[in-house]
Amino acid sequence: MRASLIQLAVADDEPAAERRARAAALVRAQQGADLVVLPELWALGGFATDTWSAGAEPLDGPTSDAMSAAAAAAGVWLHAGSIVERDPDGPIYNTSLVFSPSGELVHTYRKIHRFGFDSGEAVAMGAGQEIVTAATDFGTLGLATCYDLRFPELFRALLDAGAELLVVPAAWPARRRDHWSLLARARAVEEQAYVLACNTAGTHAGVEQAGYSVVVDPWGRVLAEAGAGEEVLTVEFDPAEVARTRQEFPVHRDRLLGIPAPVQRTP
Ligand SMILES: O=C(O)CCC(=O)C(=O)O
Repeated sequence: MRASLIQLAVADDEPAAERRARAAALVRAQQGADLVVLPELWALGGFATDTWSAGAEPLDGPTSDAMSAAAAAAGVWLHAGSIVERDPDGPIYNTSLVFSPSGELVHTYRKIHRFGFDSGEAVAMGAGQEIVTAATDFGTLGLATCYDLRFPELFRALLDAGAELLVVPAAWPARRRDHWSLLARARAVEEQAYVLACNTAGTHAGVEQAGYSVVVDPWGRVLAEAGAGEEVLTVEFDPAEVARTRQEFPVHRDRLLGIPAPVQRTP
């Protein structure tokens, strides 16, 4: 299969509508790919918290419309990264959108782990409550977003739900680029799954983004890695490698499903 990760640059001086049109054109240009991936919150900016309330949109809003049309025009599965979702009955969410090659919105995932500790997303957004996998022609996608990458238990739950390709859109800052690259490989090795991690480039809201989107195979080998700037990272690989790796090196068979309780020792 062929996957294209669109490592979009997000800058404060580009209006969301223009970036939406630019992203849609880049998706259309990926005709021939099986899967196209965009980063997290690319329309408004993952750190542009001041814009989120006014720019939040419903699941059938402008980003969704543009991405649906682009997926259908290119005939690709599209993980369109995430939007600031306006839920009419609740808070805003960081919600990922997956479109089928006919342009239908088939899956959504609300980011579970919100970044920012006592500020930013952690305060402004609601937390997702559901593990989401998406069955496609080439295997089952497991959905996670940015900061989620730091929580291995989420990825273990995705494994148990059948995930074979872990797709992680992000707005990961340059300051912690080493963590990004290390954790993407760690999740691939742990779950014996492909990791397709699509980051943002550029600087917005004063936060320089790392770029360095990466595709890792189930053995932990980096198949392709982007640089720091905007680029489309295209890679071909065999999804059947997941089953082969799990069969040849069946480490999951040795999981202790009931971890023994810690022993309390008195000195
Ligand atoms: O965990 C990190 O270092 C970055 C996370 C982040 O930027 C996010 O989730 O938006």
